[in-house]
Amino acid sequence: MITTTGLTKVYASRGREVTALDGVDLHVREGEVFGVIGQSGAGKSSLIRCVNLLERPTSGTVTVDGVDLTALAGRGPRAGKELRAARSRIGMVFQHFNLLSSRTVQGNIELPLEILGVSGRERSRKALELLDLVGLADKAKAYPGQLSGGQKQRVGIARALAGDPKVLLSDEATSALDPETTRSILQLLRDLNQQLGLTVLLITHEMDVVKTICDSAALMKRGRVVETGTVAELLATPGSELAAELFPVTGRATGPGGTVIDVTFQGEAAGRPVISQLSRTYNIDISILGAAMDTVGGRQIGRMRIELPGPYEENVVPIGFLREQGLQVDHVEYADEAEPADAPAQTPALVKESAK
Ligand SMILES: Nc1ncnc2c1ncn2[C@@H]1O[C@H](COP(=O)(O)OP(=O)(O)OP(=O)(O)O)[C@@H](O)[C@H]1O
Repeated sequence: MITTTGLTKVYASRGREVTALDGVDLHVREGEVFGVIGQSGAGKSSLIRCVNLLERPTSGTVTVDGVDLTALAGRGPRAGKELRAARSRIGMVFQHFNLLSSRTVQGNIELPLEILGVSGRERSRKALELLDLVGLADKAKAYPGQLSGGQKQRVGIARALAGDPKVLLSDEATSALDPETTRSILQLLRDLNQQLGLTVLLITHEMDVVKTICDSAALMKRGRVVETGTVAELLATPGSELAAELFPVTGRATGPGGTVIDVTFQGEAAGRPVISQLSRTYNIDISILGAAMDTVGGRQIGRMRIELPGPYEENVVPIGFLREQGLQVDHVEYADEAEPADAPAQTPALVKESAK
């Protein structure tokens, strides 16, 4: 639904150039909620603004629903009209809502329809229908100043949906909201995604947002996408930074000489008694150092850090057994193998099995 290829954005600022996007390739599938996460300055805002051509990319292409927006942008006045039409099919939700304080809630939602030349009667019908959809049917005549932050964002979402978009872009939509309101807005976005088949591309600096509603995610650093995939793929990628942050598991080795592994259970594998099977099959004692179950992107996931007796080389067969059960296994090596209890719990290096 959304594809960017080699997307680059260079700003000229006070005589020097700032590369905000450095060749971003993004692929967002139809009907998914895709989260782009990164620290301040990573280029998230530039990316989302380039996707709907609020900002013109320096180079690269942006295709939304089969239309190459970058090609439309470059071609004279007629193309300008086409670009506006294509843009009206992309809804945008902002961190600070961007509502007009002088207009009622209904008037705010009708604004994009006015610009599209929709008749008064139809505008009103559509606005009231959208207000109902976002749970604010009784606020049509209220002014933004009379609403809570969460209600304002619901109005912002209703307005974004006025042009019947297939794509919704969300620029830190919940960053200005408290945790409970954040949850309700994320739930609304998830409901709209499912009810309307809406594709959602959101940017955020909060891992919880990704964890709560995203099917797929990308991690941005210094203008580049450094990791991307579905949540399931990321969790199955050894050493994935996103996976470790989405689903941290901690726990220290009981002493030197053992093998510490992180085992990730997803889907059907989450329900099987694999650890007791492992223990019985190989007659080994297993220490559970840490464990957590959670729902990530709507999927039940479990992660467990366990210790097997003896060095890694002696545990190749039991580890192979776990992998045969469809489990993800990451070998955890501590910075100082001789004194694992002193190693920081959060920062053991995960060793890719392929490198072994
Ligand atoms: N209009 C601009 N002119 C010059 N430099 C800019 C402009 N907009 C962004 N930048 C620079 O581009 C880089 C990426 O900024 P961007 O706002 O896209 O990052 P971000 O990940 O969204 O950060 P934040 O979460 O703080 O908004 C930063 O170094 C920023 O200073």
